[in-house]
Amino acid sequence: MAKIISPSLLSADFLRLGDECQMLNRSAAEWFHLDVMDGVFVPNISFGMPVIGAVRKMTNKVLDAHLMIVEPERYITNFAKLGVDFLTVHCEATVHLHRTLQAIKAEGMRAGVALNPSTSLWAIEEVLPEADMVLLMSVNPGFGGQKFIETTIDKVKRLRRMIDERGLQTLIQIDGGVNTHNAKMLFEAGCDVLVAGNAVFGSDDPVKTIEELLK
Ligand SMILES: O=C(CO)[C@H](O)[C@H](O)COP(=O)(O)O
Ligand SMILES: [Co+2]
Repeated sequence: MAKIISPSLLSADFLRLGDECQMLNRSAAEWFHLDVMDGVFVPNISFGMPVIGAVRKMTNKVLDAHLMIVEPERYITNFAKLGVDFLTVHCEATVHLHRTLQAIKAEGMRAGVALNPSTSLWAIEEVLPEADMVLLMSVNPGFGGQKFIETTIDKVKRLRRMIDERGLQTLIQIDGGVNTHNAKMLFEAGCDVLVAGNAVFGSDDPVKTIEELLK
């Protein structure tokens, strides 16, 4: 199992985005989490292609884009051209999920599927072999800095069993309300990748916080 931190740039200081990227480059974080919101799938609008293109120029680390947009299949080629490595779509946002995951991989990216807190794991059972990663939302998507929904821990354990029983290599990512108090327990429950926004960028020493999240 992997042990990766993917800081969410949603909580970064956008006026100092270049400095924030350089800070992450110096840190133990292996991935950059990029939250794209359209104001339709979620009640918030964040950033899109120009910002991701600028971030790509600032780092060689893995770009992990989390699309909170309806019909994400319309933009797969755009994100591939920007140099995104992992492209994650919500299962609630696309009608033909299997086709969408295949299209992401056909563009040379790794394919992720995300589930809202209210969505059962059965929603992705049939596409699990197609997914390089499953993102479990541990807050309702749309905003950083929310409280972790505790029932997600059991969901992580059940997903870990589903993946292991089938002999798959699918990564489990958890996103929302992750902090230095729950990180260890989340890795132990079976997560491979922890997203952390507010916990990293809201701390006095983000580089040290990332190290603490990995302990
Ligand atoms: O997808 C997201 C919100 O929809 C963010 O990635 C998530 O909220 C991370 O922020 P925080 O760690 O502050 O909860
Ligand atoms: Co996210």
